[in-house]
Amino acid sequence: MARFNVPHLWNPCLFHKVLNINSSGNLKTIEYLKLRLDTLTKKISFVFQTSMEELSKEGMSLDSKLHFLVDDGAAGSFPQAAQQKVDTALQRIHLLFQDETEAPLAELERGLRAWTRSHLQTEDIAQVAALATRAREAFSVLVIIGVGGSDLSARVFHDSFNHPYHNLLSVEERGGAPEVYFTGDTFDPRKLAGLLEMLKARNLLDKTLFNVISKSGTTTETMATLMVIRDALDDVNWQQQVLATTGLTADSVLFRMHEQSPFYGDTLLPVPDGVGGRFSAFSPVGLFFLAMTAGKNETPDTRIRAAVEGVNQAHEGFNLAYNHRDNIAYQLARWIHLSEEVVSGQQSAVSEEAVSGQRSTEPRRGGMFIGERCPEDHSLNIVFYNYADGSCLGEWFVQLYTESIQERGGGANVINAKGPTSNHSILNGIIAGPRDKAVLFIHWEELGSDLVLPKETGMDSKLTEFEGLSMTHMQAASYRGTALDFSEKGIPNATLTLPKRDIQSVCQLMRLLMDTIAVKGRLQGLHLDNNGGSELTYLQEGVEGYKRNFRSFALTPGVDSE
Ligand SMILES: O=P(O)(O)OC[C@H]1O[C@](O)(CO)[C@@H](O)[C@@H]1O
Repeated sequence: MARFNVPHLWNPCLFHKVLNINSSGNLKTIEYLKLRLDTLTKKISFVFQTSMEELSKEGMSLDSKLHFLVDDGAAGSFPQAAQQKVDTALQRIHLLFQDETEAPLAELERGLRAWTRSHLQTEDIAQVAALATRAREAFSVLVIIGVGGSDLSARVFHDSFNHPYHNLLSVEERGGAPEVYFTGDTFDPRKLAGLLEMLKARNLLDKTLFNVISKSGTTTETMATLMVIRDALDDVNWQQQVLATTGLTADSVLFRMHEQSPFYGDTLLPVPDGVGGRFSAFSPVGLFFLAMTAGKNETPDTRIRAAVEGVNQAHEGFNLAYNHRDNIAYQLARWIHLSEEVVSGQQSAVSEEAVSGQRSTEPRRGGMFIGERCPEDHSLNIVFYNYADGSCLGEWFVQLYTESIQERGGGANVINAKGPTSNHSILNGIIAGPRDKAVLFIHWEELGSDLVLPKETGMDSKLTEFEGLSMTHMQAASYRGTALDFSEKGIPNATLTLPKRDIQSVCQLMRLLMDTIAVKGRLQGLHLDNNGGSELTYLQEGVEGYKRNFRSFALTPGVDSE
């Protein structure tokens, strides 16, 4: 049974229309009205309980769009001059991205933007589907070895689409999918030792496929793990249990190993040229995992098609006019950029006043403008508040944002929060701590199969009030209550609302967030003054120092005892 959420009453965009309030208007009123209507909606939602089949028979469907709604009433509307400046920049940026639509792939590869075409690489996609279909027959367990962009998208897919207790189900219940484990993101031996011990004890080691993923093919956490696994396999044919996904260049150790003695299926899956790790979800990096773990009533093909469809939707949205309401990437980048403006402006004004002991008569300073850097300003913290349980999406976004946008001493920090879990930890700091945060809620209208709080429990009346309500409804109420509280307390917040937690919506969201990063990077001028080098958005030079120091410490005897 699907719960029909009465989209007309719940859909914030329609509320906008109905009440004819423009986007800079005060949305508190709307939130209050929405809350009042909650009770009504609860009742109606039960009246409308029906099956998906019935819905489609009647030609009715849920509003399947991804929406973006900003509540900027609390922060005060953004300064007009700043808005105009950002809009002019967005218009220019849009023209640059539009030019790219006709460009040959090689040009996108050079600009490290080939990820925008991952969903169109039919050869890669066919190779992934064929290999996954074969490997599902041959192996009972899949272990992903990788870190950062090389494992986070698979972790998101696992959390979002596979059964929460996937590994405990029988192979039939999993629809033929293998058990799944992740490793290679740390030197901490505990979990890797435990994994190998468990696979050996259950006689599964020989039936395990290890998908080692590394674009560079040199990342030490990943490669050290592979060395330990090679040793555990203890077989001359160990490479037939390893599938490598890597850049097709001799710089990659994995590429060189494959040249000498081929990995599983005589195949090397590519991390394609011009696709950085954190942008690789829809290349073979993420798609192979998605296909391998296709569950009941799914196949590798149907899963990949759903992902491609979602990415395509985002891709089309990105090509709309920059100020079109369905071009969410531009709106989101605009909101983040203007929120930085408000936070850095407020903070610097406060500190100037504190130093002089007098109220400043100077107009408040602007924060980061296009291509400028204000190192003394406090920067914004974006709280990525995902209202879905157990999803790695926040971790994925943290890497995507901070490796791309925190450059030249600027760029917002991202805090990963989970609703409602973080309501009982991080939330207090958002309300009562420094006013340096803007909250981006990810709200899901349908979470999947639902549970209803039982009736006639005979429990305390504080609890019986909730009897008969669904958990999805409670989750939505928690999100709405939190968002309203933030608005009332002046915490800037915005919401991305997804119709469903399914492959299409999640992949659409992920691609939309990648596009947001692309726009935000250009708003910060990360494509300018690079001395002919690549756009900083797609580099992460910051991590190189760690790697160098790690190597010399690791190779220095006795360092542990110093
Ligand atoms: O895929 P690789 O080359 O192993 O890199 C893993 C991760 O390490 C980084 O290069 C640095 O953190 C990330 O950008 C990347 O996703």
